[in-house]
Amino acid sequence: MVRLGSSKKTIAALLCISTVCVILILNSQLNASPRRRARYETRHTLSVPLTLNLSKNVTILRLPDANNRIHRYKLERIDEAEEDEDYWGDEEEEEKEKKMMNARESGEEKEPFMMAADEEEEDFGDRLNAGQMSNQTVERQPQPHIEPPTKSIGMQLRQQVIQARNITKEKNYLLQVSDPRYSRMIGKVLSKLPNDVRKDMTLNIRMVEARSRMDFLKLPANKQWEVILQVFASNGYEQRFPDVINIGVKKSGTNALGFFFPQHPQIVHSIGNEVHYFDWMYEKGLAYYKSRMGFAKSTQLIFEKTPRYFVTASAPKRILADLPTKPKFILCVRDPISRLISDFRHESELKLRREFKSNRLKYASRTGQFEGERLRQEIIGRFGHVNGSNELVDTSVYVKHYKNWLQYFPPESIMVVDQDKMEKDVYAQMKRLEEFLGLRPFFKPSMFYFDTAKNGICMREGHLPNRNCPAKSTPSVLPKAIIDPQTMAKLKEFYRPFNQEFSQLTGMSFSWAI
Ligand SMILES: Nc1ncnc2c1ncn2[C@@H]1O[C@H](COP(=O)(O)OS(=O)(=O)O)[C@@H](OP(=O)(O)O)[C@H]1O
Repeated sequence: MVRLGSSKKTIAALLCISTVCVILILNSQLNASPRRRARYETRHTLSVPLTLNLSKNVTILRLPDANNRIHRYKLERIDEAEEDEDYWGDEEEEEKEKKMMNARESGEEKEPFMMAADEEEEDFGDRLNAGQMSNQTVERQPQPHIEPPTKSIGMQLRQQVIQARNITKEKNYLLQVSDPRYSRMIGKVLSKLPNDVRKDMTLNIRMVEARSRMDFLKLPANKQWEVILQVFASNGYEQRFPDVINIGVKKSGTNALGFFFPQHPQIVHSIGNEVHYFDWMYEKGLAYYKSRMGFAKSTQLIFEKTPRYFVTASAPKRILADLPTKPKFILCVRDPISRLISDFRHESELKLRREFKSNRLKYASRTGQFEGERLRQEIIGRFGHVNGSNELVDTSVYVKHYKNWLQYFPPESIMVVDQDKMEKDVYAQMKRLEEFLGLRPFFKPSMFYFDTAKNGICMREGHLPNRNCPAKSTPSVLPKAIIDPQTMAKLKEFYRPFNQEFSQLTGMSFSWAI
């Protein structure tokens, strides 16, 4: 008996040791692949801290416990989208990207740092990044499909926050922090160079390359930034805190506005699509925030867009307390029920994409009714009432969040843009924005047209060659949820008083607020 007991213990101990070994081996092997770093999460508690770097989205581990019982752990990869979660690009754009990557590999590429007139600016930036990434791993390997880099959020954020604490305020954040995101940002900045800076930038980059005998993109990010900052500064450009922030609401046309409005020569977009400082990145400090702003002349205004600010209760308080400037705000709104349906689709597709990256079509068979039923289950509570605390539902209660903002900022500083009106007449809304911010007149009605292929409004005279339409924020693999009449009636009833109060407070009429 005693022998049997001790041998059981020995087996259990051996199993535990082998488990730890398996995990350590997995870790060491996977760490060899820096491009595929991702965080994994399991609903169970593992006694061994686990950081796996795997290419799979879902991994099953079978591990014994101390009593020799085998447990099945389902590990799901978490891709934390810090910034560009909303830009997925559509298939057409992916196709273009592939073509350009091939051109780069076959040496057809024209100028290494200059945008060719017939290239799409956004893609050019991504291509630079892609080139840079491939340089780090395998020399000049063709990259058939460029996926947005995955981020191991926990570790990276902690490291960045620690680094941010040591930042000297006098020196630019970009020069002090080795943040992997900055390599990506360099591509974005180089792809959108103002014309007066472009020549100078190329010259400087060529000089650096000649001096260091190295491809500029192979230099450490802070060295690249040194050159970029210096060229911008010598041409009279600087990064300042934003003058105007598009605070939301999610799924209300913020991407389209963020595409059209910065075409005005006096508006400079922040670097990248969404900054997410006052919601997700707050711990990184103001120096970080400033480093994400665009390069502007004194006659230009800096624009930032993060739709989540509107529903982040602490955001207005933080903005008021922290920013030395007094920014103005743009608030896009949309029929709350359409917004909710759109948000549901967006979130569902985001979830599917995380789980099944390349298998979009698998979901084409889902019907609108099916999605409608899924949505109903999510937003209607046990007793048949609309669940106001559900995030999808709550985001559309505009008046609640608007009142929070009014505690810190006067209504005159927030311009409300109705998506309904944007769709009918973008020009009129751009004019309103020009007046709101005191800009010189730039927009003309003839600049905008409806693109039937893209099924959206585009801009004829945009300053981006071949890129006249805003990027799709949802690929639309799933059909829009069709809500059954009973649920629709409940939603209308639920939103009616909130919509009316919002209309009263803003002094605006909305077709959905009657
Ligand atoms: N080209 C163009 N012109 C005008 N309006 C457009 C355009 N493209 C999109 N849309 C509208 O924007 C909705 C998506 O809103 P957002 O861009 O705010 O989405 S996101 O929060 O950034 O994900 C989107 O909602 P859905 O159609 O439900 O996806 C549209 O109502």
